[in-house]
Amino acid sequence: MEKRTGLFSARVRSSPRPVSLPFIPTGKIRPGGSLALGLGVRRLQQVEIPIYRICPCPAPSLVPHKASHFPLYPRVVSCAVITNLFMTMYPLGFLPLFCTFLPYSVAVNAALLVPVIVLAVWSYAVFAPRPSSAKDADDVYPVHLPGSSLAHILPFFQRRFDFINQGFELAGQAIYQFSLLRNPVIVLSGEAARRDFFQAKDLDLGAGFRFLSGAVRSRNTFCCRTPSSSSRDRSQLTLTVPSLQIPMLPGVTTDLGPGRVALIYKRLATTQTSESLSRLIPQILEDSRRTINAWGNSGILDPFDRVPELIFQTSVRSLAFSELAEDPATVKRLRELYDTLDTATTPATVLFPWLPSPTAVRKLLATKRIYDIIGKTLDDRMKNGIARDDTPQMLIDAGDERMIIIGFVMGLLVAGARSTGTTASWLITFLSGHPEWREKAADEVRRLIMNHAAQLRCSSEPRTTFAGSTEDASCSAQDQPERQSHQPPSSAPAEPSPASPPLSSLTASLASIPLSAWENDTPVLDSLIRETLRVAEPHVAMRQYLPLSHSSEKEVRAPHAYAKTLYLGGRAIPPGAYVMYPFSDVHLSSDVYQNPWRWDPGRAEMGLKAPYSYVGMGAGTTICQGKRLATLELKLVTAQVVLGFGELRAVDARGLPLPELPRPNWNDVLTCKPPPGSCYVRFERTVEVDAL
Ligand code: HEM
Repeated sequence: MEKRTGLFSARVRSSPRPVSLPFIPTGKIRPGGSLALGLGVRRLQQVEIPIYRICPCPAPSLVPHKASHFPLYPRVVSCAVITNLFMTMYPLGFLPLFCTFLPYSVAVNAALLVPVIVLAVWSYAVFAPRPSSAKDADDVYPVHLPGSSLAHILPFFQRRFDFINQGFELAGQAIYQFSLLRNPVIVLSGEAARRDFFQAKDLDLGAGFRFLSGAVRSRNTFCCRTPSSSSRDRSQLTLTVPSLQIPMLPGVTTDLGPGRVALIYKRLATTQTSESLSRLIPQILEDSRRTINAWGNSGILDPFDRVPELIFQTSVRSLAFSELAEDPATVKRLRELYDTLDTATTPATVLFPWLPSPTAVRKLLATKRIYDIIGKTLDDRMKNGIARDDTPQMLIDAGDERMIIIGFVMGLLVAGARSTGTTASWLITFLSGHPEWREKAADEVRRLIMNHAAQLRCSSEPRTTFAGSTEDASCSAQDQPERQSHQPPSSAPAEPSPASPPLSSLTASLASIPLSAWENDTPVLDSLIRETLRVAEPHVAMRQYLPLSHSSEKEVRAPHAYAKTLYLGGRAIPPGAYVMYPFSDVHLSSDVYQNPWRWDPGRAEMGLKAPYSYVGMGAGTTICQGKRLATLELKLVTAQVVLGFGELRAVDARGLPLPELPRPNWNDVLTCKPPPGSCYVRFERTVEVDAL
């Protein structure tokens, strides 16, 4: 009989055969199965643990773990033991056991004592400050932050920006280290360390995020080593989302191996070919028009809620099934579920992923629901056999497996929507406090329309255009047959009124601008995006140093003993250590940018030649894989806002103009939002609302 411990189970992987547990004659550990109830510490030690990979997290098998991944090993075993002791085994395990050879009262005391002792030993092992070694004493290794690792956990996850900066002050050095559950985490700063960090090859982004992300943001990336990495690299590929990892469900998200992740990256590249992006332009604009229409002609909105909502819609359009994008209720539901994943990521869920706390359960349920929505949409489409003109169809036509298609949509949606939404929120907020830049951007888009909106120029009926001139507009369909045919049915432009053309007319004008112009002829929009990312992208790049090549068998068996020490900024990084580079070190440095908190897209320093002085879309060996799509989305939405709104003003909760814009909150690593209620945007349309 195989016993199940449900959520409290420790999972055993990689074993080719079941293992019998003598204490429960019928109990077994099966590969991918559960650790049986009643498993004792002594017995656990007797099992050939080293040949198995016991993974403490409820969703472990996403990552092809390596037996050589030793720093995790003691923690993993102790987690499994504690979990069983407290959650399942005790008193079912020890009490009956002790009763067999001790009087009942002694057995009760003994049964109570054992878990207390184990907990004490475990706490010491996990939380005790690392004794500084002889190595640390010389100045090659980064200096340790004082204090127990226990004291670092909450500030690291809850106020990361402050924690990192205070660390620099406490350490008095540009590079320091602290411990998270006895894992060394090294924080870098300075030009040399930055250059070394971005150029290093053995720093694994996926592994770093798996451990260090969490209440963070992710910056929002869906990351893993690129397919071009070495074979060892590829075995470590992970579907993780910087700042947000999608919980893994056995049989659902667990089986994405390196090959599949590499394929997802390949498909993401195809999604961003010029042809695919040109097809998306009118669709993104139309979705954006529909969402903006719902705001009304004038009012006050929360840019940190409504703008991400808009971007979520356009991200679903760009990356997911068109059936979903055309169903507002499902888009709303998906967004709520992804938000649940964010809020359900706490220090506890990151550090003790095996603990089935209510938030961990909520996170799992949200993942399952997202999976169900996406899986059902895919299955329905396959059943109906009706092809649609969207991104998943490209994967279906290529014959990709179900898991790849679902992984693509689930992972990239969160990667795309979160970071693009955060950037767009701040961009609109900055424009609402800087009318001069709003006007410059509007002028630039008007010029593009003037140059490219052929459909308006060849009309026989004169009308007011967004380029500010009177032109005619009757031959758009003939001029742009291909692009028009890709527009969703609801996007047919409404009849414009000469004085105040509806938003659909603006959308049609913008849709006539070719991709090449959006990408190469928008210096103002480019500088707005770049400056917004500089000031309001609270990303901390995270990696784990996993040395790649081991030649001899000895080295393969004990890579940490033989691996070369890596030097970053002149400091030694031991194999297995985690390394972080906060973007604030360069983006908010007053040595690099004068008055760095000031949002100024015209700043001369933007042309700086210092190495990696701007890393908003990644740098060196890790560049954002969704950069082209994200930038296009941002430009299209910004164009619609700067031409569609005559007034855009930052106000307080009472609707009064704000004397000063709030500062992006870098401690909020996911959204960078200012304090709730501190900033709204009052808007008024220049164009009337279309009939929906
Ligand atoms: C404004 C929006 C975005 C910003 C600011 C952004 C920023 C970044 C940054 C800074 C990195 C590097 C992370 C690091 O070095 O630690 C990154 C990586 C990545 N981003 Fe983005 N991103 C955005 C949108 C997107 C979108 C829309 C997608 C996909 C549809 C995407 C997919 C990825 C992936 C897959 C990686 C990992 C690259 C690798 O493994 O080498 N990103 N992104």
